[in-house]
Amino acid sequence: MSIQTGGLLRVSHIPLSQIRRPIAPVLDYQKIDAMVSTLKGTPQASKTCTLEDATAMNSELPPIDVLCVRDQGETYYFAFGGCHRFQAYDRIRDQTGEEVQVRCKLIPATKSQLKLYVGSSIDDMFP
Ligand SMILES: Nc1ncnc2c1ncn2[C@@H]1O[C@H](COP(=O)(O)OP(=O)(O)OP(=O)(O)O)[C@@H](O)[C@H]1O
Repeated sequence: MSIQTGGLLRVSHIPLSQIRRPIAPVLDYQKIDAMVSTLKGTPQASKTCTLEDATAMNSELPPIDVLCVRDQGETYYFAFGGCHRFQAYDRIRDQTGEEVQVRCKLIPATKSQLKLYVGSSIDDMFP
């Protein structure tokens, strides 16, 4: 999704607890460690990020593309990428015991568009 949304959408901050992540990630724990260091203000390089880039992020990570679906007056958030950044945010939440705001680019989507990603599981996703 980033190729399409790069530079197009505004960055929003959405509470981590409100973002659903339907697909189980395959993880590189060294990358997560480096991202956690960046979020804590001590930038660290990883396989996908030079120390220079991590330092330029200034204690932030690039925003994650999040689908935003409106249904019966409520807004629901779904993410299919950003698995390592989410794990880094998860870890910060676990360490602080507090809600964490996730930097996101919100992509408005319909339920039918979401169904393309989750198939029949869509029936479990809305009340
Ligand atoms: N240690 C780090 N500090 C700051 N930024 C980082 C760090 N490691 C990676 N990034 C940046 O975070 C972005 C996402 O990295 P990457 O694709 O490896 O992880 P991801 O969160 O699992 O995302 P996706 O699932 O979409 O691939 C990239 O722009 C990368 O440059």
